[in-house]
Amino acid sequence: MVKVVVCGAAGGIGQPLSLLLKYSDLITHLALYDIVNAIGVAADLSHINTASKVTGHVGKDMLPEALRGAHTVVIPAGVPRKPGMTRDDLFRVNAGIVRDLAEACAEHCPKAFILVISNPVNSTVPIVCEVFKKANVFNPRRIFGVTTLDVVRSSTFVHEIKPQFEPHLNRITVVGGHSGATIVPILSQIKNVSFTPEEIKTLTHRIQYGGDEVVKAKNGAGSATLSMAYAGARFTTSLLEASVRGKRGLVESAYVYLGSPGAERNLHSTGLEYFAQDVELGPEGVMNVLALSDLSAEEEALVKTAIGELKANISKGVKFVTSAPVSAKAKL
Ligand SMILES: NC(=O)C1=CN([C@@H]2O[C@H](COP(=O)(O)OP(=O)(O)OC[C@H]3O[C@@H](n4cnc5c(N)ncnc54)[C@H](O)[C@@H]3O)[C@@H](O)[C@H]2O)C=CC1
Ligand SMILES: O=C([O-])CC(=O)C(=O)O
Repeated sequence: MVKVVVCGAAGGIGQPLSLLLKYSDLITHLALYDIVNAIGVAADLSHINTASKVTGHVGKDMLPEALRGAHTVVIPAGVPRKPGMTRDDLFRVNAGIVRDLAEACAEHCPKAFILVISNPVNSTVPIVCEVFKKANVFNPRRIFGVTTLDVVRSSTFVHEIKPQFEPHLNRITVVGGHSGATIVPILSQIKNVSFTPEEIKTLTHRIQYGGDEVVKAKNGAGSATLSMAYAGARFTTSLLEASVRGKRGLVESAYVYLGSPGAERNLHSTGLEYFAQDVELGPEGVMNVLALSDLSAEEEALVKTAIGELKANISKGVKFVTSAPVSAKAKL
């Protein structure tokens, strides 16, 4: 029995993501949760003749039954950007949404893999981890910020200017975080492709601000949904292949908790507790965080800039949970 729950399943990402997950023969039960419309989306998907059962759950009262027995919970719940906004501008609304969902996960499915899509990922992942720490159920190997879209974009954009680069066969390492300057593509390590300094500059900027391209083109109607659904399904499938089927050698980038600064798993000595890096997936989630080495001087400088911004994003997420007044529920 492999139950995957999508929280925010009726949304722009949630619907196509749920559709793609309905194709997976690794999932036996797809539970769709949202504060609106999830029953209808589930009824619609349930007519597709693939193996999984689909159930819909709407509103807080139905959240426990949606989460109980979950193997994996994917969270694209929350508001998207409009033109002129940064991802950090979403914190005001999305931090509370993600915290509440994390509290429910910590209570009803503490051992599930948690895949956070809701922005700002740089802060929402620390929020989930702090909630799990508070509930004494924290396992850093099982909580991921989904940064796959940055990798997907990187390979598409590189292919556009270097057609010999096969986007389906080659993955590009992207490290740091998931917003603007915190997104650091490691283009120097792409094999058999060379770039001029100008190409590197243009590509790096396009990858860092790829999300803005979509926000601008959608002109007020939200941000990337379809490409994100593809990226989210790819990451979920890799994790299921590794954890359910025991497939070895699967590597994806993800924004993960690295442990206390200086700890053994903090391989790049960024001094940060969270950083997006290539991770090898295994039965327990993060099996290995792959070391970063031989960066170009330009990439080292980009990482340095990313660290400054990430520090602030991480501390904002951590404080949101640790400095919160005791909730009315907890006082009772
Ligand atoms: N990690 C990444 O690479 C990416 C992240 N995103 C982020 O994903 C999030 C969702 O984006 P869209 O799907 O376009 O937004 P959307 O507004 O279309 O959908 C969000 C869904 O979340 C639901 N929701 C709101 N509060 C909820 C709660 N408390 N519990 C459960 N569901 C709740 C809404 O009802 C809605 O159906 C945004 O924060 C966006 O910035 C978007 C693209 C890429
Ligand atoms: O740009 C946004 O707000 C949505 C997002 O995270 C992306 O497309 O990478």
